[in-house]
Amino acid sequence: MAQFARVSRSVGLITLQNPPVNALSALARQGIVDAVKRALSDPKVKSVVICGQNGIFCGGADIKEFGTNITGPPLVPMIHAIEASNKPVVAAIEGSAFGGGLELALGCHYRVAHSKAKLGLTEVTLGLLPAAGGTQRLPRLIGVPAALNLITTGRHVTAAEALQLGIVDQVTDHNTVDEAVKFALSVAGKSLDARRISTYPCPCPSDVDALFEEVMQKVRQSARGAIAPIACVQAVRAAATLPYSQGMEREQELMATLFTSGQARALQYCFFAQRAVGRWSMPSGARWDTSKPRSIHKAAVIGLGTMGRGIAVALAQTGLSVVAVETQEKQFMEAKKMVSGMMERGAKRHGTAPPLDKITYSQNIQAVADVDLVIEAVFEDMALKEKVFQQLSTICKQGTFLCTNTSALDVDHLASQTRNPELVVGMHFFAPAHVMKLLEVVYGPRSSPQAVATAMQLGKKMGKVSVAVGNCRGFVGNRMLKPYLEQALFLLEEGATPELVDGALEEFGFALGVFKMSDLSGLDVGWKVRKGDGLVEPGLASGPSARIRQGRRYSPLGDLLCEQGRFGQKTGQGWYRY
Ligand SMILES: CC/C=C/CC(=O)SCCNC(=O)CCNC(=O)[C@H](O)C(C)(C)COP(=O)(O)OP(=O)(O)OC[C@H]1O[C@@H](n2cnc3c(N)ncnc32)[C@H](O)[C@@H]1OP(=O)(O)O
Repeated sequence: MAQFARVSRSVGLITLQNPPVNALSALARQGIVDAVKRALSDPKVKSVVICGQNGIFCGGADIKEFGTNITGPPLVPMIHAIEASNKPVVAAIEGSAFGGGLELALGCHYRVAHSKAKLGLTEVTLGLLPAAGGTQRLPRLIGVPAALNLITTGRHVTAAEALQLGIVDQVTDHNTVDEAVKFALSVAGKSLDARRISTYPCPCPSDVDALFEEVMQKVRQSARGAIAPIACVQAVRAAATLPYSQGMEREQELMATLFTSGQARALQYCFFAQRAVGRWSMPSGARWDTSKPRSIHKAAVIGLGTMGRGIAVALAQTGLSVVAVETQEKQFMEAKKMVSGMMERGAKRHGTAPPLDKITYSQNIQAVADVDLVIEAVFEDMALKEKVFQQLSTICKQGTFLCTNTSALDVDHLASQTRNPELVVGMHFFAPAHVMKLLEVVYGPRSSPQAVATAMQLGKKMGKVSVAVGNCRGFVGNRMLKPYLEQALFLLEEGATPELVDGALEEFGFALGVFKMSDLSGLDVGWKVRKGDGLVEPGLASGPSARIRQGRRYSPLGDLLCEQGRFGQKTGQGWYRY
């Protein structure tokens, strides 16, 4: 799992070979240990390069091993042995160096990265902390504030940022391994005293207590119930206040608590589940690996309400040309302003230019004639959507995919309104559509595998986790949401307030409480669905008998709000006042 070769006469080249991401499995670790021993004992080898095969350095520890009886050499002594080596070791970083992969690179004496490489201590996203010395070495290398930022968020940094922070020594546009070999030749025989990060003092601000108190408060606020980010801060604090060996002990202690936690298990389940949904299939036998998507360059959004605006922003941020159509004058003017504002705020956060020129606005549906894909996001009303699909079917060029953002209506019925039902699928986003990562791709019996593959690929390009689901009322997401919303309403009837319920959910870890989320999505959408289901009847809005409908407990509170025109944020009032 790690190959050894001598190149350029005196450089020992160790290549990690564990596809697809060169994860540090037991066999890979054993391979590295053996190859390092070989390099160090070969008198012809004066310096060493460690790289990964197939353009990726290392995706970190093998997550599949977690929760099993882990065998093979442990990571920490393996990395220590590399750092302690008396021959210079250079990491050649292509593709990704994440988690244990970056910790391995930090144990090397030098790091050369390709300009397109991404680096990160991503463990926190799996409910863990960088426990192969990452919490002790990174602050010693780049300082406490920058290390805290990277370790508590798990964010990926580009090679350019890594160079600026001091994580890597050189960035190249050329062949990374060749450059690293040249680098290794140039440092052979040089003293390594100043290159072992574990021996560095940790650069510390004068008031360590105040710094960590402030950071801990911030992390508690943003991490919302997650234990790993807190443990990350505690581990970095150990780096700042204790000698390296004691810091390592603290790192191991904290990791031991996280490693078996329910949060870590859940986040790791989530990691694999998000990848598993990419391997979709349909009852017809069509599959992700046999269905070819078509490239989408220009897309349209019909209807610029809450959802349509978010979808337009998400498409433009992906780099697509977008035609945004809204026929109602007032909504059109308002939407243009809102969409620009959303893009400007997003660009400011990412330090980029807002892609304002990617969107053209129109009040005429004819403007979508030449697009490759349309996402309909008009109000949740079947008659209205039928009309839009009939129009789209005649206006759009041959082969345009017609997608609906409906959250509950029959996608197959909408397909039947068009000349080419095989081009119709649901693309159901969740509010706010430019932020939320979940996307349901809804196929009906007539949707073509290519339409599904194209929507799935477009979703991935937009940074979404796309899930292919069958066509049924509420699909999967809203079927899961229904009992959650119901129970929240019952809590109100039993004496809680919306603030209390939302507060408990947010404390638990939800980004938004259920009532804030409902106000954001718009209360009228659910009202319309409940009316369609025969649950909302005039004269039934109050009194005890009103609380049993269709044989089940029912709360009419949401209906009462809607009767007063309180549809949520968009009307200035919903569960809350805005
Ligand atoms: C002692 C404990 C120490 C822990 C320290 C750690 O190192 S924890 C692990 C830290 N590593 C990460 O967080 C990286 C996770 N991986 C990724 O972010 C991405 O996979 C990638 C490396 C950026 C590659 O992305 P890409 O989009 O190219 O591919 P996929 O994400 O689809 O992955 C391809 C398959 O590889 C599997 N896989 C990825 N990383 C790991 C891993 N670290 N261990 C095991 N398997 C991994 C992934 O599951 C995919 O396979 P599927 O069969 O499709 O699931």
